[in-house]
Amino acid sequence: MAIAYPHFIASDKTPVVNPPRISPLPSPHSPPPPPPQVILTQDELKKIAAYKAVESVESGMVLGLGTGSTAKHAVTRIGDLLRQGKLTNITGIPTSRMTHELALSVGIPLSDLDSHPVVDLAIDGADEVDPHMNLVKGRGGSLLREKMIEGACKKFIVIVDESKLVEHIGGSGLAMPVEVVPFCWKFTAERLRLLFEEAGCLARLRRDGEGGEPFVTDNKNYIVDLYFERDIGELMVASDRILRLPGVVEHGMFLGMATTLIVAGELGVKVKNK
Ligand SMILES: O=C(CO)[C@H](O)[C@H](O)COP(=O)(O)O
Repeated sequence: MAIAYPHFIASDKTPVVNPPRISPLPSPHSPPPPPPQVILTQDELKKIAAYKAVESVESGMVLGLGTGSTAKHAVTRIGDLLRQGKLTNITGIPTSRMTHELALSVGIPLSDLDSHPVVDLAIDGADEVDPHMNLVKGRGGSLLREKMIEGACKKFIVIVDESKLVEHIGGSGLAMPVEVVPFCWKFTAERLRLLFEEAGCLARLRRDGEGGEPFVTDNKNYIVDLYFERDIGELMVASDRILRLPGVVEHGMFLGMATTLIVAGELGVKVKNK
């Protein structure tokens, strides 16, 4: 069931969202006013999902820190709670260089998988989420580190606004990222396209702006974005076929990895557990 947003709550657990406007007193003859409409921006929805996820963080945890505009809210919230002394002894494992910088700036002590091979909890956003909690990630370019860290977690909470929900992942017409080595990337991109020819696949190298230099990941690789006109079929089969191609490092399908999904939408926040 959805939990509706309170209009004005200032607690440690819930962000303040759209306080109600004060309107003139109604005349005794006028009909009762409709309930106030709360219109939240997409970023406010991301923040609500992120804050809800941070309620699961406990002192002493090793945390996977996600990347992107949704995960950013979770990282800054954890930093706030550390500063207030409400969380202690947190170790963060960042999923990108960008998150590394952000986490340091908000005072989260950091480590890595070499020192902490088991992660208690990761919180991260996603680009697409299907009804089985399979994900597409990596439109922000951090899919390899995200998959390594989130694959080492006991619990992985995915935080999204409702625009990310899809019936079939890969079917939204948006990019399905694949990280490839730079060596002969055109050859690898063409082999990826041929793998999914029947699905009307287009394979495009990601660049820094239209016609710019290739986008380079934190691991010094490139990203080939796949676009499909039709369904790609069984996701595990598609995953195996991609991973078997020499030159491919990792892809952005995160299948069966999420343990909890938090979705913030206009009607409230929904939490779904596996
Ligand atoms: O996978 C990711 C980065 O590699 C992000 O989690 C994903 O792109 C969602 O980003 P945002 O929260 O900005 O919508």
